[in-house]
Amino acid sequence: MFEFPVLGSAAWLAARAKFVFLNHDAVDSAVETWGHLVQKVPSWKQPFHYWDGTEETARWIFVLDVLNHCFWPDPGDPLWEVEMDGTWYSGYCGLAAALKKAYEEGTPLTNARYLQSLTLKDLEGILAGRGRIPLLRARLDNLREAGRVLVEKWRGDVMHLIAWAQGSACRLAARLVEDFPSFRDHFFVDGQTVYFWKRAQIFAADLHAAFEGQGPGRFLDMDRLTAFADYKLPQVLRELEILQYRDDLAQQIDDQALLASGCREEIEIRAMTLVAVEKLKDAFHRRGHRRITSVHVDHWLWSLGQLDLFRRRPYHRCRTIFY
Ligand SMILES: Nc1nc2c(c(CN[C@H]3C=C[C@H](O)[C@@H]3O)cn2[C@@H]2O[C@H](COP(=O)(O)O)[C@@H](O)[C@H]2O)c(=O)[nH]1
Repeated sequence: MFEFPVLGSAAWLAARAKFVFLNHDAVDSAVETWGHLVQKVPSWKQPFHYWDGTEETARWIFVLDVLNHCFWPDPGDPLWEVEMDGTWYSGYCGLAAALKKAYEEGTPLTNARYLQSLTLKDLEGILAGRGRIPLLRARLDNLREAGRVLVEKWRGDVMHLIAWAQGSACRLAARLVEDFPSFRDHFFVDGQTVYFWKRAQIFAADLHAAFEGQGPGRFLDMDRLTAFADYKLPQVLRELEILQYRDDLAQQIDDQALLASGCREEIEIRAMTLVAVEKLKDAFHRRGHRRITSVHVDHWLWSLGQLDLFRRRPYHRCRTIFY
């Protein structure tokens, strides 16, 4: 069995957390109150997702997940938004809409050689909208890196990497981290490595959702993936009173103060998020929903996070290319 280090490392840190606490009593009531909204498979069929049923969609999803991070503006700056067919989209949906529009207008996003030599001007055009997407320079570097590595190691086509994974989402995620530096979402704390691999794991989950478990989305170990440690899940888990922050951290977050990427507080928030999802999954299983996976719980929480009720207090702010 392929060793997947994410959850074990998160549990190790959670057991010695100083800034973040898990309130076990709130887990069951969260499932009781909101569990009915959990879906088996998140539908890919949204207006902002590209879908043509072919391998091109898999290549498009790879570009999406190279860029799938950190959409919120600096205080005082306007939210980055993209218009498509008369609707304005922000955040993740804005990114997907921008990439769908560009691809359908003929920008060869799925061509690794194009990505390798992408210019800042090209990317500004692709991501044009209201406001500016943060970390534009880093996004350019990550796309160029992705193109270069695909050309050097995978004959210019991410489909060869997907085939190499032989139906294992864990192997796919681990190889993405090995080959593509921008996916190396792990941190050293007290001499140990704590892994999250959020964009690497969400790539497998997005393929699985888009292709409904078939073809490029056919993975036999989806139940071994963890949740995706982003900034929305902790926000929802805090409103559900499952995650609790030490007072000084809570104040920083409520003041929208920036946390340094890789600081102890940030790593504890992300690690406790993964552990909390496992506790929620166990609660679903205790209620007889035995097929619920961490990815299902993740999507359930992320969807709750789109409701105003779960946006009462801000999510933690960390400028990062990882989530
Ligand atoms: N944990 C988790 N994090 C997720 C997603 C998704 C979208 N997944 C969809 C794709 C296929 C399925 O249909 C899923 O519904 C984006 N993100 C993260 O959220 C943040 C963006 O938030 P906002 O600024 O409000 O758009 C940012 O860190 C982004 O990386 C998820 O599913 N789980």
